[in-house]
Amino acid sequence: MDRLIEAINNVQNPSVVGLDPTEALVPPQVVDSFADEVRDSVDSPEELPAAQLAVAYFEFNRTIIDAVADIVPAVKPQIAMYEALGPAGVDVYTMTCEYAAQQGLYVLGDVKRGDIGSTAAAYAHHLNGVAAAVEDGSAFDPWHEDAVTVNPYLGTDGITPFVQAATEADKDIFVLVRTSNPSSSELQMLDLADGKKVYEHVADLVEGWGAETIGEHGYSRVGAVVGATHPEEGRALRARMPHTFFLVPGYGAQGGTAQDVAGMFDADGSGALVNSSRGIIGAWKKSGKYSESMSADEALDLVAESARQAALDMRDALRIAVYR
Ligand SMILES: O=C(O)c1cc(=O)[nH]c(=O)n1[C@@H]1O[C@H](COP(=O)(O)O)[C@@H](O)[C@H]1O
Repeated sequence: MDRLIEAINNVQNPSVVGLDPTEALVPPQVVDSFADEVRDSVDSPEELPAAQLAVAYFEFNRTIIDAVADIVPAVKPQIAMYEALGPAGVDVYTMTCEYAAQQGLYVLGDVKRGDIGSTAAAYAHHLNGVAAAVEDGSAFDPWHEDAVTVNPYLGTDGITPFVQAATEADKDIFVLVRTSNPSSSELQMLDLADGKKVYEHVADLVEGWGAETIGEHGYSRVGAVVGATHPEEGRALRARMPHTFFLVPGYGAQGGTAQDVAGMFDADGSGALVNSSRGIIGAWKKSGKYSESMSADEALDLVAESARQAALDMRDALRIAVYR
């Protein structure tokens, strides 16, 4: 987590831009502008819509990355949005991760994996790459992620392979603890016989899973996902998990505010990274400046300008709430 913390400190901004493109979030003229280019590259006409959207997603992402790379420390591409397009989408996921890393950003791959130990070890290659493929023993890293999100429902043997891979590759994981969604309470708020809630028990496990990997800044490689929509539990978790860095999604589109997340930071204003996806990448739609008559380039300029402004507004709101 040291690299992430240093990246946050460099820009004085504890926020991450979520790269979660959907068809509705990309201006239609941008998608249309790739029709001819893609038509020649697909094997059958049925592949055309997915292939065209995939290319448009990459152009959209690159525009946003270029617009925010100097003001945010990190991006979080959500793999579901790319998998929805099939292999062409997955390619664009990896290209997006690679491009963001080349721009100096910490890349948090939101892949939410979790399985039995042997399968978790295979998923963990997201972090430590494919060592055997390269003769000199160095790993081939096709994913270009600095961290991934992990689901803890399978318990310790589903997590250990990720911690090992993260340690080997000097990377991190973020484990779901108290998620932002409305139904999360169905499981996470249940009472256990010892008086703890389920999410508190998971929190204690996460603090334990990271105990051997604490870095120079006092945080381990094993972070926790804590929703911005749960300010009180987030504040209590901050005290309960002194060595665990938080990824805090749910800001903006899900209703979380800078005030809501303030308690999830430590006394030094560190310890958390707040995500906004739709609030930033969809800001162009709310700008009041979009028109269907714009060219693809004009629409992308608006995407860039609006995303940058939304990221600056989020940064400034967090600075006021957190770095008091
Ligand atoms: O792990 C996550 O990032 C995550 C956990 C959680 O509890 N809630 C949550 O919204 N997320 C992700 O964070 C992003 C939130 O997107 P917006 O609501 O558009 O800002 C999506 O990629 C979600 O999958």
